[in-house]
Amino acid sequence: MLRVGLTGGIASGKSEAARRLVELGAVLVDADLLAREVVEPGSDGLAEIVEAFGPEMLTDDGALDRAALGALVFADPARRERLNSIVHPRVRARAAEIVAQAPTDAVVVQDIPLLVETGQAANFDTVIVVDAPDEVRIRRLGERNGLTEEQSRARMSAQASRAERLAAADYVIENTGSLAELRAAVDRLWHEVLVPAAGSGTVPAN
Ligand SMILES: CC(C)(COP(=O)(O)OP(=O)(O)OC[C@H]1O[C@@H](n2cnc3c(N)ncnc32)[C@H](O)[C@@H]1O)[C@@H](O)C(=O)NCCC(=O)NCCS
Ligand SMILES: Nc1ncnc2c1ncn2[C@@H]1O[C@H](COP(=O)(O)OP(=O)(O)OP(=O)(O)O)[C@@H](O)[C@H]1O
Repeated sequence: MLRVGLTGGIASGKSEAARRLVELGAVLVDADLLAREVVEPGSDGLAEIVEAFGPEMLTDDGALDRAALGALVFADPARRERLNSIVHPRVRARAAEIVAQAPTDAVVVQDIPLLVETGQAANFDTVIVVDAPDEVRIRRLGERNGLTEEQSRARMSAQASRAERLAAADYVIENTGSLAELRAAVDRLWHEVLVPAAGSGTVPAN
């Protein structure tokens, strides 16, 4: 098994890169998706969030009000830390279960937005960072999530700097061109690095 950590700042293009890796044959473990699963209605994760942040964090139908919680935690590092301490251990436990079930010859890609921030780089055979300038990410966040520039910057400043992230990278994918160019860059990495490394058990120096 080759264990690949995929990370990048918010809206850098991790999910698009991950989607392509799945098309090529990777097993994907998506931390954002798991972070949603562990706070589904009825979960103990959601109960802990309500205990910590109050019932006003629930929508009328009892689901997590993500916009309300996002407004709280991206404005306040202490609250964000509290939320992370509820969600992250549960995400890691679920991720470990999924990795344990993957075939032994699989390329397992873990898409983890906060891989660098949470000191997980050493857990992977190789770390891929998807990178794009702040202005490009702010534009994408406006288009995709309807976030204002101020909201986008609040989320970006809750994350590692570009330099910190790049320092942890074995490979960097610059995602400043088209989606077709991003996919082509992922294809190259898959064929030239990941598949050979999965076969030989070693990752070449970049
Ligand atoms: C605050 C929440 C409810 C906001 O939900 P929302 O639907 O608006 O955003 P979503 O979950 O889709 O996250 C979008 C992106 O925001 C960034 N982000 C999310 N949580 C965090 C965090 N705690 N710190 C820094 N960046 C974060 C990531 O880049 C992520 O990809 C949600 O992000 C959350 O529960 N966060 C805590 C869990 C977490 O750390 N998730 C990220 C990786 S496990
Ligand atoms: N090269 C590109 N050209 C055009 N649009 C792009 C490109 N790369 C990504 N996007 C778009 O930008 C948005 C953000 O990309 P994506 O969801 O892959 O980022 P992400 O890093 O997974 O974000 P998050 O941290 O929020 O999960 C998406 O709507 C995606 O389709």
